[in-house]
Amino acid sequence: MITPPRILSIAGSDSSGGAGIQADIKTIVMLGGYAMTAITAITAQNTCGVTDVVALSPEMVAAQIDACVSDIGVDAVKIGMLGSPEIAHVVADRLESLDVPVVFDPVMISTSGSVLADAATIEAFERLMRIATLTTPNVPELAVLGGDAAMAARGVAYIAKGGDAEGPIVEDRLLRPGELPLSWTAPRIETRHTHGTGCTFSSAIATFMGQGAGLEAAIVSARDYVRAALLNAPGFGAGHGPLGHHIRG
Ligand SMILES: Nc1ncnc2c1ncn2[C@@H]1O[C@H](COP(=O)(O)OP(=O)(O)OP(=O)(O)O)[C@@H](O)[C@H]1O
Ligand SMILES: Cc1ncc(CO)c(N)n1
Repeated sequence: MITPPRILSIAGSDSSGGAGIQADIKTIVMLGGYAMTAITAITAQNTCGVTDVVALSPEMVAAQIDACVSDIGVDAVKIGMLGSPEIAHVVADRLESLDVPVVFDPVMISTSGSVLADAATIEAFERLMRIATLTTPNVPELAVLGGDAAMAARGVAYIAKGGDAEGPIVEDRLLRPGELPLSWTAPRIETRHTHGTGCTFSSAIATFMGQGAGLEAAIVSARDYVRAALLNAPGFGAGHGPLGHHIRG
């Protein structure tokens, strides 16, 4: 048996199973990783929207991270919804002393349009972007973070995801300090079932990096997985339905 990479997802729970912690666990396991979680917030949501959110205490989030790190160990981390500025800071405190790849999905708004991070939480993203190996904003998140100029000024590596842009081609752009930009394009899959693409993408990158892949190779493999999962979507729900993570190899 090959020992699976130990992947810690620090994110919110999505009751409908399409995004958040649930998407992360499905992705990590399907890609051969061992999934662990530190839940930051519980959301009641489905394909149409988020109806309630409860953030956990920062102490509880820290305790979950400590429990995983001190016993099982961690090969890579994915960060998703944080729930409060205090949680964002406690996560940054913990990750500062952990020397593994960290993929940070700066979740702000769900696919269905509900707010998942307030202004104070977004301010606290600054520390996490500096700790992260890669930050993965979508189009509106990149705009809130100040666009390409502000990201370059921070000196952080990020991939600007193009799922929310218009047009028949989807482009993801990788920008790193001191390196030439890279971009990947693919024909857009015409579907409304895109709930959790960002969560799936970031946890897939973390899993591949936890297995030892370099950043670019991890991105290529993660894009392939998201694409296959989009094509395999079961079509559930009246709104933006989940992906089909259960792809048979
Ligand atoms: N319709 C689509 N066809 C092909 N690829 C897509 C499509 N939508 C998203 N992707 C890919 O999925 C990945 C995630 O990007 P996206 O911009 O959807 O993230 P996101 O907006 O954060 O997702 P979400 O908020 O729905 O979880 C990227 O690699 C992007 O290229
Ligand atoms: C819990 C959670 N995290 C992230 C997203 C982003 O899609 C979501 N909808 N729900």
